[in-house]
Amino acid sequence: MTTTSEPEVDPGLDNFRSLVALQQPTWPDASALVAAREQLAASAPLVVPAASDTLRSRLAAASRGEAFLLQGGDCAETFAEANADRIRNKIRTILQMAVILTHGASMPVVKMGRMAGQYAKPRSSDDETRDGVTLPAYRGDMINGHAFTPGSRVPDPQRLVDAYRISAATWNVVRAFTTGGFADLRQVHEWNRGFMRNPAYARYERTASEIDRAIRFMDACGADFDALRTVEFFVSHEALVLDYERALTRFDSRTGDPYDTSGHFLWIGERTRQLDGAHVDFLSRIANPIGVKLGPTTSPDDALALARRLNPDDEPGRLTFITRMGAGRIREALPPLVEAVAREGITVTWVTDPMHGNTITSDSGYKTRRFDDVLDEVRGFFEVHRAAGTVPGGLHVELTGDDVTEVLGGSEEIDDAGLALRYETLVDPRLNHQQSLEMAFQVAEMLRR
Ligand SMILES: O=C[C@H](O)[C@H](O)COP(=O)(O)O
Ligand SMILES: C=C(OP(=O)(O)O)C(=O)O
Repeated sequence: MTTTSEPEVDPGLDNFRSLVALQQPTWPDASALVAAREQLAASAPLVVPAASDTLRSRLAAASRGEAFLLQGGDCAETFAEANADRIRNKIRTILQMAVILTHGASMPVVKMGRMAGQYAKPRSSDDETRDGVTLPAYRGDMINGHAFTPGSRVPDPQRLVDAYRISAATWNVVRAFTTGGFADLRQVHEWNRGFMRNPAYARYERTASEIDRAIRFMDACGADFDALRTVEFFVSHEALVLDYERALTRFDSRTGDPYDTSGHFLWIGERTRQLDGAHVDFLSRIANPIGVKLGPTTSPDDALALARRLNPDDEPGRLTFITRMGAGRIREALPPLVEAVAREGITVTWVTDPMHGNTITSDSGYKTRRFDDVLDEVRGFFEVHRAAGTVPGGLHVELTGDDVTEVLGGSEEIDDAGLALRYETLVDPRLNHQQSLEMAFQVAEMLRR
């Protein structure tokens, strides 16, 4: 359990305040921010340290090739969509993908949502201009509103408290879905049969029928399917708004160590991973398993310095490197990082994010990605690790369980005109339900190889 009592040695949790913190909102009302921080600091933890420790051991297994991480969810969760239907669809998609990947990998799949806290976004520009009007950019529901009006775009600290409250409600629904009959393996398998209507099904029929046979085999052997009704599920988000993360940090009564209880796993984004910056400092001081996004400009020295700073004891499962190079660059950009980390004998869990390096603008002006590029980056990730003799430990994707049309291609052959049909994301394009399943089948084939 957690306690709010301070340990004897100051762990320096507020040290980040004297450092440069990029991508922070400019809150117009300092006293409202203090009030929101106080309210959060007095709130119950969202997750408990023991569960973050369990996740650390699962990620350690993934670093050794004994498990595979599937981390997925919205680019930006929104308050308006934190309802049971949307959450259920997302959970269902992740569970479906996990069954396909488990079969491909023949090892446990660690399931983790970009959920219950993914409410803040780093942006390329501080402003947005439409029809000659310039307003502050939308930075996620934790900070300001998406509506393009001056009032909505003003950062409001009360949103930090709302984000906590809605994250708690989301986590509650996630737990209900992952521990009740909803996660029953037989049911998930039935859903995957629904994929038979997908035009690309023929390509995946062999895998699907192998899973079918495996389940019938388990059934015939008397497997206790009731014991498989509950799945272990973790939640994660980018630790971007440091006032939020700091206010939800608690000391573990077992050890006195500080844990950020806003999620089991927190990551530092590509734009905020400066070694001397506030984000790296804060995350170096919490005991959760953590990740860092690494883009194509990362040098081997950057990667080594981050690993030494964030995981000085080289604890397995503590540090995940989530690479997001772009399909065109991964085969050149990733090998030097992987080789340097391996040469130094440093333990990290390597995960691919094939989304963020593959963003393009379509001819009609949509921010989108090509499904083929996304898959090609995953393929490149496996090729690089296999060539280096290192372990491809997981997949990080932006997805939704709904039938949106945000990513080009896939078996439904979404084209530029098709994007307009149901383009709903507020920031980056997500794989839809069918594209997510198709990706899982393809990654299962890569894992099997
Ligand atoms: O999700 C990632 C970033 O927040 C996003 O790609 C930034 O988008 P922008 O370039 O539209 O600001
Ligand atoms: C902003 C994100 O990614 P990156 O830091 O890799 O750009 C994200 O994952 O939402």
